Amino acid sequence: MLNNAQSGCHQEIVTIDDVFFSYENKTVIQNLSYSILERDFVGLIGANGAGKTTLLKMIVGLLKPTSGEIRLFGQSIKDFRDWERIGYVPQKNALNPLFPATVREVVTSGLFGKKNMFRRLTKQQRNKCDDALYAMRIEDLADRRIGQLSGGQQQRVFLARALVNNPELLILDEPTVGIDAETQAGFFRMIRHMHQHHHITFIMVSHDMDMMKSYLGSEPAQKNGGLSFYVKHTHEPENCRETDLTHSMQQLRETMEVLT
Ligand SMILES: Nc1ncnc2c1ncn2[C@@H]1O[C@H](COP(=O)(O)OP(=O)(O)OP(=O)(O)O)[C@@H](O)[C@H]1O
Repeated sequence: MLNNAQSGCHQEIVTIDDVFFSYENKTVIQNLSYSILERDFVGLIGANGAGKTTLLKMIVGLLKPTSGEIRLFGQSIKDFRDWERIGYVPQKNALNPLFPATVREVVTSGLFGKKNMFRRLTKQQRNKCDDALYAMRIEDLADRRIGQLSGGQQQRVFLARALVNNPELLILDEPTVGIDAETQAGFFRMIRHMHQHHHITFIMVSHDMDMMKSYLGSEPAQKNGGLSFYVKHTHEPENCRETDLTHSMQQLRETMEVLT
């Protein structure tokens, strides 16, 4: 684990401090401490039921630790309000093909949360939505119903939804489940590009060990119970000078051209 002293000038984006979590009488996470630094790519691996989704849900505030503390961007999660700094793509649920929302509506809902999905947009909000659609190369699907798209297309839509606020931290829970190998490889290339060329920190749960290890190395940085944390720092934590990474949807929109 990297402690504060080692993190140097790089901000701790997520700090997990001696966290325990139980569902009723079943303890899932015990005594977990881990720090995620700015621009890290953290791969979270573990067997079914190890607690990966539970941990992500705690980080996005959907579940509260039974004990211990989580801090986001240095602030206790209890006081944290800047949720637009975090994009979250939950585990895939098979969508009912009759689900009435269009791709544009789903992406736009990322601006507002669950409420008011169909409300009128300002020009600026519309532009944000267009940038996210374009960055994920799904602008031509904007008026299609999400339930009618393939699994890979739907994943791009959910990623665009998570990106619409230009987040600094992206949290992905098994984003490629149920997607064919070629589409998975393309999706991972896209994620890797976003990590390497943009100022985005990632936490990703995946069962694809080969893909994770090829990018993050074969040794976990830390293990806790059934959870293994693999990590790639964008650059050495003590190197404070590197500041040339960009962070804007506009830039992302332009550079995603290289992947098509
Ligand atoms: N709402 C709940 N109530 C009670 N137990 C739960 C609940 N959600 C999850 N669990 C249990 O907690 C444990 C951890 O679940 P979690 O979904 O975090 O695992 P996971 O590592 O994400 O698994 P998978 O790889 O299958 O997605 C499992 O044993 C699960 O059955």
